[in-house]
Amino acid sequence: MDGYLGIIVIVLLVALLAAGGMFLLFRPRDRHAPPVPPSEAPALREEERAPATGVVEDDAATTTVPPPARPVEPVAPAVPAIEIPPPSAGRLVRLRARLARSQSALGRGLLELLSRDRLDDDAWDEIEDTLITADVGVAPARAMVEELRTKVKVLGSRGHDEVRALLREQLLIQVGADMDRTLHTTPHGERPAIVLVVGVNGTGKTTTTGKLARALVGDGRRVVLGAADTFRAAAADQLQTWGERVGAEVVRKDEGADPASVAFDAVSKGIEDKVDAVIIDTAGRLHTKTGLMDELGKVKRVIEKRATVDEVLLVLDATTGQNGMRQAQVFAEVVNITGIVLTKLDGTAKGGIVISVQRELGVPVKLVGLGEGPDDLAPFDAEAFVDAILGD
Ligand SMILES: Nc1nc2c(ncn2[C@@H]2O[C@H](COP(=O)(O)OP(=O)(O)OP(=O)(O)O)[C@@H](O)[C@H]2O)c(=O)[nH]1
Repeated sequence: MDGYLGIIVIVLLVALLAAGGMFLLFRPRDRHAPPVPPSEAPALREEERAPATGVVEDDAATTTVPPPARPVEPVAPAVPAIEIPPPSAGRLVRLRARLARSQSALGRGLLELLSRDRLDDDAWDEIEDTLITADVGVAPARAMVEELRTKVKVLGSRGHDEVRALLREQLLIQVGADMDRTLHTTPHGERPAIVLVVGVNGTGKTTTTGKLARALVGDGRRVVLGAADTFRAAAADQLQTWGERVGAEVVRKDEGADPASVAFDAVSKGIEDKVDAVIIDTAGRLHTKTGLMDELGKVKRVIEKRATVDEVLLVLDATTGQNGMRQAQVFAEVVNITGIVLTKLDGTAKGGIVISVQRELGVPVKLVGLGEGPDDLAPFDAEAFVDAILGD
């Protein structure tokens, strides 16, 4: 009996142990146990170390998940940087080398002729021809030769220095060292100064208007530009670019618009904004004198309803010589020119045009263009000009 009982107890114990084992094996999962990390987790960490540029490597170990998105910032439209041009003072001295390059042949030729041992009639004729070839004009060339002949007679010696001093003196007389070349660009109280730029297209009129605006801005002035050359849309675009570069407002209208209305609006804008000067570029491509007279006359009359025109600058291309002079005379008959801008003086040896144009038109050269660079416009200075011709 005891034997049977022992066997039953053992069987029961084994059964209990087996049931416990089964329970441990198949019990329900604990909901609070930490989750098993998903198999992708290590790869994601790899991604996090990847460069933010999102460059995807070929290596199979590197997944191609795009870089984390960055907040989108609004893109501001590109605003051109405003330039601060150099002041206008002393520019001709800065540009003297350029002037000397184009004009020194004239000075050298004259100095050589005047230093000859024998100054006979032929030599004086040659001197006169040299002056005429340099566009000095026949009458001024003759006057100069007469003066030089008289002066040479009383000159003790004709060494380089004496001859140079004599020639310098005569050239300064002809160029007009004492002429008033003031550019009237200072405002009248709260009213801006008004500058009208006239001349044949292609002479450098629009370029000069832009360069002048830069020079004035360089001198600390505020400027409004008027694109009254409405014949060519490109002229207004060109002016706009000049204005934008120095922060000057440009008043313009569509191609073919009435130039007088553009001029009027530009002047009104200048008054409203209390700027120092308004510079107006006008059209020059007019076939008849009557047409030119009508248009420029109207522009001027309309401006004068709001302000006074302080300067009428005639732009003349120095390389066109006598032909340019004839065109200049037409403008002079139509409007009251107060100053001449001689452009492209860097491209011609005929600097004598300064003398002839002033004589023909009776107005001073106030500005000279000496290159295509934005700051290659300089106030004219007779002494610097003559010294550039004669060299050191
Ligand atoms: N070398 C040199 N070139 C100049 C000078 N002034 C102007 N130019 C050039 O002359 C060309 C004509 O200039 P513009 O200003 O377009 O002439 P424009 O008279 O206004 O002619 P439109 O624009 O048709 O009205 C341009 O290529 C200028 O860069 C100068 O002093 N020297």
